[in-house]
Amino acid sequence: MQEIVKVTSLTKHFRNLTAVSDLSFTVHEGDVYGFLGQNGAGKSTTIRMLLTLITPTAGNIEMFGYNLQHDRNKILKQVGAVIEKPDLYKYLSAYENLKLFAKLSGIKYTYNSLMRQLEMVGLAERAHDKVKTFSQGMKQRLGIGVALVHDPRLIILDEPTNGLDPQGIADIRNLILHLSREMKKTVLVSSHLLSEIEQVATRLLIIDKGKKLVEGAAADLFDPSQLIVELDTMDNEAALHQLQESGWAAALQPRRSHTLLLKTQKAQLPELHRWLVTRNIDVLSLQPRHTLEDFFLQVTSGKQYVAAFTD
Ligand SMILES: Nc1ncnc2c1ncn2[C@@H]1O[C@H](COP(=O)(O)OP(=O)(O)OP(=O)(O)O)[C@@H](O)[C@H]1O
Repeated sequence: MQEIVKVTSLTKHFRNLTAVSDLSFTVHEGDVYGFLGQNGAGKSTTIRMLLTLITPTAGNIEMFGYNLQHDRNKILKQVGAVIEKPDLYKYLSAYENLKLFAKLSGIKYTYNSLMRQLEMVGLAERAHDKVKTFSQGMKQRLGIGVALVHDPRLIILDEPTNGLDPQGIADIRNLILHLSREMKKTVLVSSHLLSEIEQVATRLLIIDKGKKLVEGAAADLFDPSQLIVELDTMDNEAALHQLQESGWAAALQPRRSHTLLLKTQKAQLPELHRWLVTRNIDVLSLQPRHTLEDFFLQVTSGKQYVAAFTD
């Protein structure tokens, strides 16, 4: 499978601040590549470097097999991007916006071809309404339509669901799936909320303070047979001691009022229940958790606890 983006040891300093640090990752053709990190983690800075809006301090970027420094134009004509809020003319209609951008990119278009694009982003019925009457979600979808006007192979979306309501978020999610499955586009999408891209991403990269924490196939990162159990007892310190003595992979989660966390297999849950009863441990709550959201929270905010589980 062709490497669409290959980033090697990318670093960006802003005066004293290192926004991106020695970051390497690869996006393959056909990926919906989820780029995750909390606010300020360095996602936008990385995306801006991919789009040549800012210059890296160090490192190398290749896209479609070309070097970004030497073959900028060959690369960028195969890329469509929406970063921050899309640049749209609010006194023009959706159709007129699309037509304007089609003209600017010098591509051939017809009324029907532009209407098909609007149909794809769910705006055909509002094609001739002025953008100023659109909801945030509709503007975002039109922005994506504009980014697609030159039929790029790679679409880059920086936090596309920011500020959208649940329906708007679902629309963007469906659009990303459509771009990937039906249109065979490669998509790189950033977010600070894993829940918003866990349903679409085939691969994930999680960064924190500009550094890579994890990269891998979504299916591997989340093994459904593994569980994290949140346990609250009358005396968590004492329970932790007993659990660890008996060989359970347990730790105290520092950030959540010292709840106990256990890493275990789903099949071991009944045994855990029995064990707690036989030890007379008074359980206040026991909650199995295993969403990628939990995983994301672990790696971005609870490093102490992740370290505690390292085999
Ligand atoms: N032009 C700039 N000058 C100085 N510092 C900057 C600049 N752009 C970004 N930064 C800093 O770099 C760090 C990474 O910012 P970046 O915008 O890449 O994060 P992010 O992961 O995209 O988060 P967000 O979703 O909040 O934008 C932050 O600490 C930010 O303040």
